[in-house]
Amino acid sequence: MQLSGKVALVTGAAQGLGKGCAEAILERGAKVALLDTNESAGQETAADFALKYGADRCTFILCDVTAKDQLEGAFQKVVDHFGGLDLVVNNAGILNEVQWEKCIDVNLVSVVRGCHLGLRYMGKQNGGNGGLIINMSSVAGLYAFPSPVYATTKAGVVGLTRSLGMDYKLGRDCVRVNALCPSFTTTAILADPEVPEDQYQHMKDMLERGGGLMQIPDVVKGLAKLLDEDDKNGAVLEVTVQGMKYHGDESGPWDRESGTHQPNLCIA
Ligand SMILES: NC(=O)C1=CN([C@@H]2O[C@H](COP(=O)(O)OP(=O)(O)OC[C@H]3O[C@@H](n4cnc5c(N)ncnc54)[C@H](O)[C@@H]3O)[C@@H](O)[C@H]2O)C=CC1
Ligand SMILES: CCCCCC(=O)/C=C/C=C\C/C=C\C/C=C\CCCC(=O)O
Repeated sequence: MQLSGKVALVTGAAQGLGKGCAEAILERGAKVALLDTNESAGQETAADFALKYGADRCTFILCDVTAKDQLEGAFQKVVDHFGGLDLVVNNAGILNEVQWEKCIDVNLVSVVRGCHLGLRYMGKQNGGNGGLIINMSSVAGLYAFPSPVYATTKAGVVGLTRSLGMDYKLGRDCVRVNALCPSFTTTAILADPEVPEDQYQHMKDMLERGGGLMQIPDVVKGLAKLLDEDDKNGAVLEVTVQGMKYHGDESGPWDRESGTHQPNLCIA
């Protein structure tokens, strides 16, 4: 996707992976709205980006993605402020197995809503110009992970992305939907997870066996791949220290006999 002059909305963009993604999008010439509940970090990030990329290219919007009115209001603010919308990165997420309902609300319910809003504002059948949605899932959405509710939310994001990416949706709306699945990356989410000690020890063991931690720029390379590859729709990209790979190339039962694979129709 050519991003010069385009408009992006990134949730959970005050810090961590959301901030890294937002900066990569700014570097490619787009304008970016940063949504987050962390007002001080969000304002600081926006001020930093304004200095580097121009005050007219970045804005912070205080928004709790789990509050329906706030998320809907934020999408409208972005369109009012920048005059359109071309790219949505549904990134905000938490790991909290104690407050597990909240974990589902932030990581899955809000991503569903963010996709619906992306389709509403960018979908051609609604008067938009088409666009791209990138959902932040996790390797935990692809393989067993010792925090089951977190893993469920991330697997849900994978299913949502694949299904929204089906041809019929793209044909109507010209909005492609893809997902990024990183492994452990150095951000604040690792610092103090609300998980029982045995789950934490299991994670540390997985981290060691998997080759260790990634850094934010490693994950941003995955985002860049999804931004560059205009033929991808409903795609799920794993990003780990071992490299990147797409998931989901297996045919479903409906295509198995013919050996054909439903091609993605990419016209966005
Ligand atoms: N760091 C890691 O190892 C991995 C992280 N992820 C995912 O990446 C995404 C970003 O996480 P990180 O940058 O690692 O963590 P982080 O904790 O540094 O950043 C998360 C951001 O989301 C914001 N946020 C949380 N709840 C929110 C809400 N209700 N409304 C709006 N903003 C909210 C936080 O204020 C924070 O700025 C999450 O979806 C996470 O699940 C996926 C795979 C690996
Ligand atoms: C294998 C799946 C990886 C997916 C990771 C993910 O999506 C989110 C993880 C969030 C929190 C995990 C918490 C702790 C991890 C364990 C150890 C971290 C050690 C950090 C360090 O600096 O050594």
